[in-house]
Amino acid sequence: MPGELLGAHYDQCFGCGESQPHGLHLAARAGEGVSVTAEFTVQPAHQGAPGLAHGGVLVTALDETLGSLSWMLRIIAVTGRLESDFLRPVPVGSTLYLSARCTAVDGRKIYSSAEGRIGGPDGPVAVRADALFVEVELGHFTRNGRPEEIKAAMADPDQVKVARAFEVNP
Ligand SMILES: CCCCCCCC/C=C\CCCCCCCC(=O)SCCNC(=O)CCNC(=O)[C@H](O)C(C)(C)COP(=O)(O)OP(=O)(O)OC[C@H]1O[C@@H](n2cnc3c(N)ncnc32)[C@H](O)[C@@H]1OP(=O)(O)O
Repeated sequence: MPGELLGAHYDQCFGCGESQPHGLHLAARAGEGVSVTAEFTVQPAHQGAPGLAHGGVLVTALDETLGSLSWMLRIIAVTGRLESDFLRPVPVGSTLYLSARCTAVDGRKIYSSAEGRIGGPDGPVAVRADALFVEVELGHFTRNGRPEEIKAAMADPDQVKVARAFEVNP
């Protein structure tokens, strides 16, 4: 339902994982249709230039927000292409109000766009991105991931629950 928290897809994820001490701890919420929102407050550890957010960190926040659209589509997808625009500097301490929406689906290809506003959800756009995500099967991770983490994830009932949630056939 719109406003509902989507939850992390993996607790060690740099973008959304609750147990990842170095992560951005993004918590995405369902929006209307196939869209999501999230907030991210820039910390001193996220600086590039003095007092300003590193562009790569901002792209990570966009990538993660776009990635969480997969929950809404009930598929597993990874980023294939991500094109970003940096329109305004984002100071440390400011909150980025992120929103992402799916614009088209063509077979395994999912097209989506996202933006991050500062000063409030209706503030000026500071960053934006267009993405192509590609749907994959769970085997993408079990074949390519490091055995240690795969084994730990498969032994974790919460992670198995997450994996099953993506396998629901709408
Ligand atoms: C119990 C344990 C289980 C644990 C798991 C728990 C659940 C986890 C849930 C959710 C995880 C989500 C994680 C989100 C994190 C945030 C998002 C990220 O940062 S993801 C990381 C960065 N991305 C990558 O690492 C991708 C690396 N790339 C690849 O693996 C491949 O290149 C891949 C999968 C993207 C495509 O490879 P192909 O062999 O499967 O498919 P092909 O045929 O090449 O592409 C399919 C279609 O897409 C187009 N395409 C692919 N890449 C493109 C690109 N860069 N530009 C334009 N088109 C592209 C192709 O032209 C093709 O199109 P045509 O069907 O022919 O029309």
